[in-house]
Amino acid sequence: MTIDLHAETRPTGVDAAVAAARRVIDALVRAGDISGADMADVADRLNAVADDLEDTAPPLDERLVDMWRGDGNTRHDPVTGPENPIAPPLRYEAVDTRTIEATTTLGLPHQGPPSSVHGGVSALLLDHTLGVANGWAGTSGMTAELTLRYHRLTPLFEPITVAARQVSVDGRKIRTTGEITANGEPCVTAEGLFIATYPPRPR
Ligand SMILES: CCCCCCCCCC(=O)SCCNC(=O)CCNC(=O)[C@H](O)C(C)(C)COP(=O)(O)OP(=O)(O)OC[C@H]1O[C@@H](n2cnc3c(N)ncnc32)[C@H](O)[C@@H]1OP(=O)(O)O
Repeated sequence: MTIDLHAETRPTGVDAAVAAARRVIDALVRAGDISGADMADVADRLNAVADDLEDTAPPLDERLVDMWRGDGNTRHDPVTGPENPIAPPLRYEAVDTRTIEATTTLGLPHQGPPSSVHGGVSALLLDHTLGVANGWAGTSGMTAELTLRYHRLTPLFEPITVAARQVSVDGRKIRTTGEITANGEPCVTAEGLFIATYPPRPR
């Protein structure tokens, strides 16, 4: 079964609100307490938005069923999801039948070392990208092992490419590799063992 590599971002609905929330997250981290903003007022206004959303949200089990309808997690996952404000978001393209890649630029919300991507964020991007590469290649699974090597700092504020390739399928064991590169140089490389299975979708 071929999977969709990315969900289209819609200009309206929750996607538009999520895009605004990403701007807010970025702007807050950028501003800190040395900005000229009235942060008490900012907090009041953001809490008013959250109050409104919480008051009108569906029951959790109903939303979970809704999330896992149709093309599954591509709309809400924390790496590519247009419905998820913590997703950068990545937008995958096929390189070949087993390989995918996405190019993005990360900013201050994802900082670890100075002006560099947090190692846990790199792990998130690679885990997910390896997982989607498996789906693209035709055999999906759950991450059982993920081994990362951090070769050099991964820069913020400039394009980085996250790529993954399914290497082999042996019974239920799927082996997948990936890397994050900047300016063509490897920053992080990954080797993953996935086990072919997936939890049932909420119904
Ligand atoms: C198209 C969709 C795209 C979606 C992309 C999303 C990507 C997101 C990726 C994730 O984040 S997944 C979430 C993180 N992973 C987990 O939470 C997994 C938690 N662990 C489990 O659920 C189970 O341990 C697991 C499914 C991995 C394996 O349990 P099973 O009961 O299905 O497997 P089993 O114990 O029967 O082992 C099957 C084989 O795998 C081997 N195996 C299992 N876990 C292993 C491990 N950790 N290391 C090495 N080998 C392992 C095991 O030895 C055995 O080998 P043999 O067949 O040779 O005997």
